[in-house]
Amino acid sequence: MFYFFYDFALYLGVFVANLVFIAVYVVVLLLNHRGRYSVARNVLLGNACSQVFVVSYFISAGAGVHLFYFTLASILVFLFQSLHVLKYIAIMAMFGTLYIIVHFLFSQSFVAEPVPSPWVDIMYAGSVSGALTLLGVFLYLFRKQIDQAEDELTLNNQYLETLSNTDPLTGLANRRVLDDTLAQEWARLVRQPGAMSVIMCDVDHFKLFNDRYGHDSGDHCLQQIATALKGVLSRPSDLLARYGGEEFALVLPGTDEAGGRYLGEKLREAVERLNIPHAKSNTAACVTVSVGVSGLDHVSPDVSQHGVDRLLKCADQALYQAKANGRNQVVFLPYPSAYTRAGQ
Ligand SMILES: Nc1nc2c(ncn2[C@@H]2O[C@H](COP(=O)(O)OP(=O)(O)OP(=O)(O)O)[C@@H](O)[C@H]2O)c(=O)[nH]1
Repeated sequence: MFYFFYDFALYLGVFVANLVFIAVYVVVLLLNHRGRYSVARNVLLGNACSQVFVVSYFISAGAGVHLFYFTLASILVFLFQSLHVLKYIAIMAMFGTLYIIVHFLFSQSFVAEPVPSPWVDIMYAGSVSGALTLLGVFLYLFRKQIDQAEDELTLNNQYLETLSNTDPLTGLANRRVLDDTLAQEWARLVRQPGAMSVIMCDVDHFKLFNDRYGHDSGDHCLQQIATALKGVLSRPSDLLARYGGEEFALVLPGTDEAGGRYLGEKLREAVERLNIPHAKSNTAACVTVSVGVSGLDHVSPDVSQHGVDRLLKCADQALYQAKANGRNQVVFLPYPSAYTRAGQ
């Protein structure tokens, strides 16, 4: 605008040069629009570098146009994020060198179309503001990109963690989580003595169910049972996991023997209430589960050294007895009395 109103004939050179550079920016936009991103960014950088150089040649470094080299450095960070550190340093050094060359080469007395004071000072102020604003915008966009990448990474990690902890068929926790939870709860109880129960739950005659109704119906049946078992639990600290094929396990911190028995019966009833027909079962007309419960009211120091595996084994033995006794029932076996406070 200055060239146009001040003395258009005098500044024709810089005016035409700027027009050419603007035309190249339009080409950059077109290339970008056509998906030729790499060519577009190279042309953009080349054009911007040349424009700063040529404009400074016409109107002198006093106008501060070469300050835009610093802005170009920030654009470079934004556009070439996977640049090797040595290349990156080399290109930064190139911008620094260009700045120094322009600064010392194009003084007021050596340029083609010098701008008089105070206009050259006004232009300098404009260049400082423009360069700083653009620098800020690009650094902000870069920061935003990093934040976005971090958010995506966190989401992906959460997704992977959920995936590795979840049984895909039922959506329940898997055996890995069960083992970890058992170990954690046991360690906590050793520090802060209290009660704990473990329940094992196995679907009766499930092989016959699969044979009679097909594998898909078997899968659906397991999903329904998982939902029913989940519905019985109300404490956030309770954990229900799929232990194996048609076997489920529960860890119930803070639940004593009586509580374990009570919950075991609730679980059995919940599955029976589903009333899923099982024509091949000689236990009942519908799908049922056998339940083994074990627990202890107090984890004393002498108990703690025997570990939580013993508790799981006890619940498994109780389940075995429930099967042997005719299925569709709950059997309780206490943690071996010699190790509990009651047995001391
Ligand atoms: N549909 C389906 N079946 C499964 C899955 N996991 C295990 N099974 C089946 O569950 C059956 C378990 O059979 P068994 O261990 O003999 O036990 P059962 O037939 O339930 O007999 P009892 O436990 O003695 O009452 C096998 O046929 C497995 O193939 C699963 O994810 N989906």
